[in-house]
Amino acid sequence: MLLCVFATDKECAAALPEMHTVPAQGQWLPHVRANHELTVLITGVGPLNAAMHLGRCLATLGDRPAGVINCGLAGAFDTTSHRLGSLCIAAEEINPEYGLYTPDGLVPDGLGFAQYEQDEQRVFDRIQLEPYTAATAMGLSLPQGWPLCPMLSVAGVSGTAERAQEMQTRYPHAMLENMEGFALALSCLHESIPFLELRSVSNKIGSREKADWNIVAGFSALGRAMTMLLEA
Ligand SMILES: O=C(O)c1cccc(C(=O)CC[C@H]2O[C@@H](n3cnc4c(=O)[nH]cnc43)[C@H](O)[C@@H]2O)c1
Repeated sequence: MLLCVFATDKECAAALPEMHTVPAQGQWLPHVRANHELTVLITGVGPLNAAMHLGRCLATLGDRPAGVINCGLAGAFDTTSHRLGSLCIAAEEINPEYGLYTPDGLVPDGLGFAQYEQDEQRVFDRIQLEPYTAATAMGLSLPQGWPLCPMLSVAGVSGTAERAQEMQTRYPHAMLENMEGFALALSCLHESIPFLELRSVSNKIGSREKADWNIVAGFSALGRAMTMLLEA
């Protein structure tokens, strides 16, 4: 069984339009798509909802999932290289709000408490993901042409050009911003469950201009993504 996690019912309905009933927030339902047994969970928006409801779901389900797939919208710093309606696979999840604020800025390991610690691996604000390995463990193969992108996960969305610029300066290699990915990736790391995150670009980060948003294209891309992933 694969656990498909969405923040909102709209993302779920766009990705799996054949589902007759979409779960309510904090709920999950079984579903079958192209011989893949799925459990579909809606967490609600943001990292706290994501971690809490994934944790509840994993603790309650009888079956341990072969993997967790997170599918949702995201903002892009550069909508020329990552166009509205395009798809990205998360290669890294970054939690830019974790650590100790000092006169020199935020220091991720400034408190000394890792968010995850096992053998040599200590996670403060970054998780390196292994999407190809995760897909294989889930019996899936990732289509060619989906770019691998480092992503920021925030509780407070970058809503101004200044905030977007600040994030780009702090994390120049980050390409997309979302709200749930890091929390879900961290939960899966703690439980040793393969994790795969697919995001479609719905907007330019930091802009509230209508021209910099295309939610409809973002939703359509989620539908294409699930078809390519589950029916390949
Ligand atoms: O359904 C709608 O019409 C609608 C209108 C505006 C926004 C939404 C969302 O679902 C967006 C929140 C959701 O998507 C991720 N997201 C998208 N863009 C960004 C961003 O620029 N920065 C951070 N997160 C973003 C996020 O993961 C939320 O879960 C729907």
